[in-house]
Amino acid sequence: MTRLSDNMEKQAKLLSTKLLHNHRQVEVILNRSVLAWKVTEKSGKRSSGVTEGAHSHTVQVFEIVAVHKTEDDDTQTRKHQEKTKQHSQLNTYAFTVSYVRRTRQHRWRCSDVTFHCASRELCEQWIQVTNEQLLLLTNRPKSLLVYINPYGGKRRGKHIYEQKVAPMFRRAGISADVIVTERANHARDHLKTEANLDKYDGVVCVGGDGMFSEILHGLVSRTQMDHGVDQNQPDAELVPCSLRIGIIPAGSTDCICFATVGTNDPVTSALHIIVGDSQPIDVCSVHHDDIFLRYSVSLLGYGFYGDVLTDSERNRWLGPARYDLSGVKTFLSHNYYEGAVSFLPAADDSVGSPRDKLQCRSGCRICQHKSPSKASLTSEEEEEEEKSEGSSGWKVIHGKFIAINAANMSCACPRSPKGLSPSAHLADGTTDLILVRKCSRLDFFKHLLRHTNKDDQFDHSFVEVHRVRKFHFQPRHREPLSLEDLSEPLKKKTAFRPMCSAQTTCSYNTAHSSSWSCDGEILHHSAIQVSVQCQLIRLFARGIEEQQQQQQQQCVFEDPNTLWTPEPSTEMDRIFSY
Ligand SMILES: Nc1ncnc2c1ncn2[C@@H]1O[C@H](COP(=O)(O)OP(=O)(O)OP(=O)(O)O)[C@@H](O)[C@H]1O
Ligand SMILES: CCCCCCCCCCCCC/C=C/[C@@H](O)[C@H](CO)NC(=O)CCCCC
Ligand SMILES: [Ca+2]
Repeated sequence: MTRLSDNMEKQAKLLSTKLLHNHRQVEVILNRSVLAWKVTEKSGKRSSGVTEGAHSHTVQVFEIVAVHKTEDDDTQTRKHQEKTKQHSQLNTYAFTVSYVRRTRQHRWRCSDVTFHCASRELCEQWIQVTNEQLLLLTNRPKSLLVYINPYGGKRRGKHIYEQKVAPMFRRAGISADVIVTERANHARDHLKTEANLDKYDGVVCVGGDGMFSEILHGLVSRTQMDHGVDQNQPDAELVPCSLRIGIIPAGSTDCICFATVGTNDPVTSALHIIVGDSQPIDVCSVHHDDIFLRYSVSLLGYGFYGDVLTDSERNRWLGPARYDLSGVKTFLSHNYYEGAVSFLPAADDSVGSPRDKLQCRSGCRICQHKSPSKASLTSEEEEEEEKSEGSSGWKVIHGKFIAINAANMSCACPRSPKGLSPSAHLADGTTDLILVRKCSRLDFFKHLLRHTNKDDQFDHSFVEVHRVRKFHFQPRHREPLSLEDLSEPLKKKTAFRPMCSAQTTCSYNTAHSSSWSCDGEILHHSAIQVSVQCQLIRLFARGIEEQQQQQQQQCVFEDPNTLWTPEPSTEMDRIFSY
């Protein structure tokens, strides 16, 4: 017996009525978990009255967007009234349920189904009881703070929000305060110091990965300030953010949206926000000595990706195509960089390995066993952590590298559908450290090409990959320091320090050092210390759904009690027979 069957037997029907839908009589039932309907009327064309499966439908209550009275001037209703004269007493009272429908490639759409009732009272009862069930879904946001970058990607952020997203929020009864940004870092600064966050259930950004990064920095910094945590301490235990973040993709790469939802489609993202999905995400904190530099959730890339980003900034006017041009230029220049990478491998076996081909998907078992707080690690995990830190489980690799990449999530995006590290996890407290050593141009090309097809990009003698909790990078050549580039605390620190010391080589040669790309922002230091903060934030997402999950209407990440895979025909039998 499936878990759904168990659920169904425990759950009484809240409503069960014969109504009209698409000129046919249907039996409609609502219980705490599903709204279901099936045709009960004999059709002239069919020999048997009821066809199981093909004519029955189930919608999970937690995927209902809204229910409302169907307006009298609704075209569908009028057409329906003209056609179904034999049911004239049923025509005037109708209600429409809007719900999530899955389409191709992880895209969701909002579909409507309209039912016609015999009386006003029955119609109102359906609307009221369905709304009561929706009100029980306390994970749904009611009030959102929305930031729109009008210049991100192809500059369509405002249009996308107004045309596609705002009407859906209105339909779902969500109120939104909208701020169209007027400058870079407007959203970050507003969140950090001004916004009254008590008013909201979530923050939404309309833009690309750069805009998401602003929201991330604003919200994480604000949370640490509110709790008196010093972000400059690399070992500080950061406080997880209570507000979830929604991403309406309208940027150039949209990697974070793509890797957490499976598509960069604004309507799909809006629906994940409306149904109140929740996906915890690891955040890497990046420090230079004891100075906080930035947070990263997707890619920290030195060498190849750092150089692509640096070059692409000069061609912002080209829009998303700037990455293609800079990608080709950087590939042709074929630079490599010397340095030492030290890292703390993830010690416990429960995190798997970057080459185990176990992809992080909705309800991922590896991520579900982790938690944002160290306090809730199991005693074995705690022992492992202490052992590895205490006995200095750190490893050091010196070498010449074309690229050093830390993928905290798969980094899947339209350019690379499986991403830089296809098996990286969204919320396991680790990042996949990929070292690409100096090799021929042809070999590097083969490696890059494998990001676009099914072949294993790690299966090269010059590539190694490690799942780590922390890592440091020290370039062989000392990096130049320009005081203009530095933050205030760092200027003070640097002012008392010799620019050249006996141990370091001060000769600056552009060919000797690259920059880090940190989620698409350039860092001004090559020597960095990185630490993964497990599940520091949560997104309005549920991870990428498996094909099977998509077909069978799977459940949310947060509630393991609803993690079941229904068997469609059995499910319908039980719903209607109970
Ligand atoms: N009003 C504004 N004017 C100028 N820049 C802005 C404004 N609002 C936000 N920004 C900045 O624009 C940058 C790019 O934004 P966004 O990520 O939305 O688009 P993008 O084209 O995808 O860029 P990226 O490739 O960096 O992700 C962000 O770093 C953000 O700080
Ligand atoms: C032979 C052809 C081979 C082509 C190989 C393509 C491989 C593409 C991998 C793309 C990985 C993107 C990782 C995402 C990084 C984001 O945090 C960041 C911010 O948006 N984007 C970039 O830095 C922009 C980075 C753009 C890189 C091109
Ligand atoms: Ca991770």
